[in-house]
Amino acid sequence: MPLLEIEGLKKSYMSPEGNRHTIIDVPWFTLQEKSQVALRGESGSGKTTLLNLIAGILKPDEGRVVIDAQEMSALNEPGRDRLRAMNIGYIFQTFNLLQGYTCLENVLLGMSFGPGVDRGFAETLLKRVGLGDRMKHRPRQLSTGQQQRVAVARALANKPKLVLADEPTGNLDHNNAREALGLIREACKENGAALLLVSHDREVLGQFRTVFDLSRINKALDEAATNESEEGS
Ligand SMILES: Nc1ncnc2c1ncn2[C@@H]1O[C@H](COP(=O)(O)OP(=O)(O)OP(=O)(O)O)[C@@H](O)[C@H]1O
Repeated sequence: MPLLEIEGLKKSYMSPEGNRHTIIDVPWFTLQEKSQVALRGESGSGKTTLLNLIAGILKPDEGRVVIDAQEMSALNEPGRDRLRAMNIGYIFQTFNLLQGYTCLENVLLGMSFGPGVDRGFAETLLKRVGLGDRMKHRPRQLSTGQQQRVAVARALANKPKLVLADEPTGNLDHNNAREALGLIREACKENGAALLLVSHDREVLGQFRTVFDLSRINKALDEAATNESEEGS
């Protein structure tokens, strides 16, 4: 049984003009435990929307998202929040750290929504990402690369089976990006988490053995292309 299974997943949005646009139409997608997979997609192709559907931040219009045999898409919002806290770590392009809290507190707060707060493990993770001497710093007292490393530690805090990464190196310079990506991959491996990373960056995608093109799994992109060519003709 795969760790993640998506079936007949659809999500549409209403445009300001009142037209409904299908953004996600994924008939089938699976991810195995402990695997590392990248999804390639251009800007606006629905990468964040797809990750948010998997994480249960968004509810689909149709279809199923099943994580570790639990159907995320069938739950109400508090249920989805719980399932996410217990099973998923999420790394954002903009890190989403709480500025009023120290690095350690950011990781501990992430734990408080999950199976329980484990200060020793939080410290171990921060040391693992090279921030053993920065635990009491607040995010704005850190470099951008260091902030992303806090986000990596936080994503792994609840020992998730699945880590989702949304353009996690998009705000980093070349060297930091390469280092952060290596760290994300190694840390997921060490902690037994599968990794699903979305990006449009060729260099990032080049690090993965398995890369899926979003245009191949998301039929909504075919429709968008057809509509565009019809409008253009
Ligand atoms: N709340 C919303 N209401 C209406 N349209 C939305 C909403 N959220 C996203 N969209 C539209 O859905 C499409 C996909 O957005 P999404 O953020 O998933 O793309 P993306 O591939 O992550 O893009 P990027 O790489 O630029 O972040 C875009 O065309 C966007 O305008």
